Amino acid sequence: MASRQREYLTEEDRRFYEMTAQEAIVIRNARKCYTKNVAVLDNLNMVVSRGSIYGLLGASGCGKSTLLSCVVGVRRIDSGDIWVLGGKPGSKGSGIPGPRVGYMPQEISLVKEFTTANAMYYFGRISGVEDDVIEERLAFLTKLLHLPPRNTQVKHMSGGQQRRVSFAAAMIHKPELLILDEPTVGLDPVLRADIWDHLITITREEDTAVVITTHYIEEAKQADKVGMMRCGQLLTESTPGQIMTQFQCQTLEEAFLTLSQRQADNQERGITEVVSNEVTSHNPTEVNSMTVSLHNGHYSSTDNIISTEKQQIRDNEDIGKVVTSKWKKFRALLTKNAMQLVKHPGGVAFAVIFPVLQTFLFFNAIGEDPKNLHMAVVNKEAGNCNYSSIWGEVNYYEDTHDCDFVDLSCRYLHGFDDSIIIKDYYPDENSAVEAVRGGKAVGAMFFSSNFSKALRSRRDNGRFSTDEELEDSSVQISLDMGNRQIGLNLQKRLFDRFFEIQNSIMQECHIDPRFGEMPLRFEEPLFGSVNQKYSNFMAPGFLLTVIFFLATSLTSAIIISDRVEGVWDRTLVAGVTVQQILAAHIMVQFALTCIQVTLVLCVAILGFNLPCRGPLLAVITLVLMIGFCGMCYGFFISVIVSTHTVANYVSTGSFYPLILLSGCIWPMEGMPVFLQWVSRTLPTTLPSLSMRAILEKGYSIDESEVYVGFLIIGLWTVALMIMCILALRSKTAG
Ligand SMILES: Nc1ncnc2c1ncn2[C@@H]1O[C@H](COP(=O)(O)OP(=O)(O)OP(=O)(O)O)[C@@H](O)[C@H]1O
Repeated sequence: MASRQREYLTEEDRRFYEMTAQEAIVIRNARKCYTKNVAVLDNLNMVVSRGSIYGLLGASGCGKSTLLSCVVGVRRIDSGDIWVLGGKPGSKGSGIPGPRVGYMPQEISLVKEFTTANAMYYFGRISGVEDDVIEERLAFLTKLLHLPPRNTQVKHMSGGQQRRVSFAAAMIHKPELLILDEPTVGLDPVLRADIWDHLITITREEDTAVVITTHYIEEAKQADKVGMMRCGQLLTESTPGQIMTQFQCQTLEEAFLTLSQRQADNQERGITEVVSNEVTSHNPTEVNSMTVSLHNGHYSSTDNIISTEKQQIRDNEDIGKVVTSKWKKFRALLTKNAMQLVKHPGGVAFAVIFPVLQTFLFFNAIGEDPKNLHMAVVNKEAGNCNYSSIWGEVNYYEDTHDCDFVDLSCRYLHGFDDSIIIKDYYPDENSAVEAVRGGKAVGAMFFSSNFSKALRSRRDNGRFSTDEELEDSSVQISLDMGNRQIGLNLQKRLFDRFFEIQNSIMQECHIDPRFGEMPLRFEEPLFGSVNQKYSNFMAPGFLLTVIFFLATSLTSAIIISDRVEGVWDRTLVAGVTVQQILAAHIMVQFALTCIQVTLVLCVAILGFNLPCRGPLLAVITLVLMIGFCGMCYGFFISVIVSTHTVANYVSTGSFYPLILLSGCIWPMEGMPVFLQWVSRTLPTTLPSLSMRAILEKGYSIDESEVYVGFLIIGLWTVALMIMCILALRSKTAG
């Protein structure tokens, strides 16, 4: 197949592809824009040979780091070609990203909690190096680069020390290609000289190719080839000696200045010609590389056909030298994540204590009846109803079967629980109402001077009672409904007390109590109880929302931290996939979620007797699933935003809509229809109903009311995971 494809190649193409196999890096007409039509790399051509050092020089912002990130496959060019070690970065068989390349980005790109040894082991293991080899390399690199002691944490190192550890991490696995973005910045001249000596040694002895950027232009004299960049273009590419001869300069710095000036003049005159076209290369194949035209029709099919004998030998050596096991990489990722977690004991304590504290607060603060409510009472019938002396009487006369009432207002008033309703007596209606207006009481209650008498007349006269009798026999109540919850609660207590009195009077008057029954009769509830605590009603929604958002807030910063610290890109360059990174984070965070779920459920069920009439396993599974879903939402946030501040805005901003619409504060049935539909699609609404059905109704998972909640969480989880992976891939490909 490959040979048939080769038959279609022109002679020029054949030479080009042979060159891509021979050279470490071949770049042709590369163009990259971050913003539309503003090219950071503009028609750039470059060749880096194996076993050589390539010094990439250029002013700040000219595109060096962008170019290197495209070479290692962290970014992609918009057009043109980049071939690295015989393949296009990211294509099958190129080995890039992977352990064939060692990448030191411009930023330190190390986990701050790592020690020197941790960093070496992490980058060594994800590159597939055995632990004993890592130990040997660590000893060697410590000596070469004067690394800080193995147990020093990165965050406690000086800038120069961090840079050296970062440099060592790029070399730990002896890659074939070293991409170094300003490794020597901030280092002392002796160390810089040592580093250059080492680079020269590995290029000569191990055939390693090195691309190094530096702002110390003169140190690049030691490179085999120097490329000078300006405004996204390579102005020239040749040996340092040839460049200085060509521009008749004593130093590379002078040559660079001359070239830059020349390009600026050309631009002023509207000449877009790239100076590199004028350069005579020391290597004939390079000239070819600049002139070979691109045959798109054959190009993609040749991605995998480049495999020279030399390349094959190297690949085989690699397989023997670096056995990259997926599990080993994964273990390294898990260790890193766990270490990041453990080294923040405050964070772990927060993650464990906070949900317990919240659950504890919830069950203590919500659901108990309001107490110590002051009621302004005006009793014209019996004054202050001194408890011991005045107790309303019902006198039954056997002979006439008649019943007389005395001071029933006191019987009514004495029946309240004193810890709930505190009666404050006022002389008249106005002062009682004023007390309510002034916030001293939650309601005013007024009994007329002939309350009991009027009640008796009303009983005797029935529907022929006069207006006066009706008015005097009624307890007149004015409530402060400004606090609706308290007002309604009080209203219920006043009604309950009224029915109690009515029943006791009927009993004492020998009236069949059934006459007093309301025509509306409530049987025993089919599910739950009439006196269900409000906290038990809210508990499913509350517990699911707490677990969901805790998981969200713990994960919403993770990928951002990885990206900001630069560990993300570096890990990808070592050949770890986005899915592996995500899976390792999920595993570690999920372990924490399991602890949270266990604690929260223990506090709710064992500590506060939250009833669970259905299968407990279904409740645990549901809560774990919502934690997992919350984690995925957190990861999604950390993928789509790039700063911790915005991540906080997004997670806090989604908290309130979710809790308001979840039906745990107010039943979904009370919302406008369109909001009900929104509510139903949220990840906590139907699962809350499912959980309530398990807890209160004792339903199991085969009931539709229950499994629909599981389905919703499952769908959300899958959708969020897919969106995460897609967003990560598109970001990585940017
Ligand atoms: N992610 C990005 N989004 C948008 N613009 C970017 C991004 N990264 C870099 N740039 C822009 O691209 C240009 C080249 O940046 P790059 O970091 O590649 O330059 P550099 O030559 O490495 O600079 P220095 O020597 O200062 O590190 C700069 O103008 C920079 O502002």
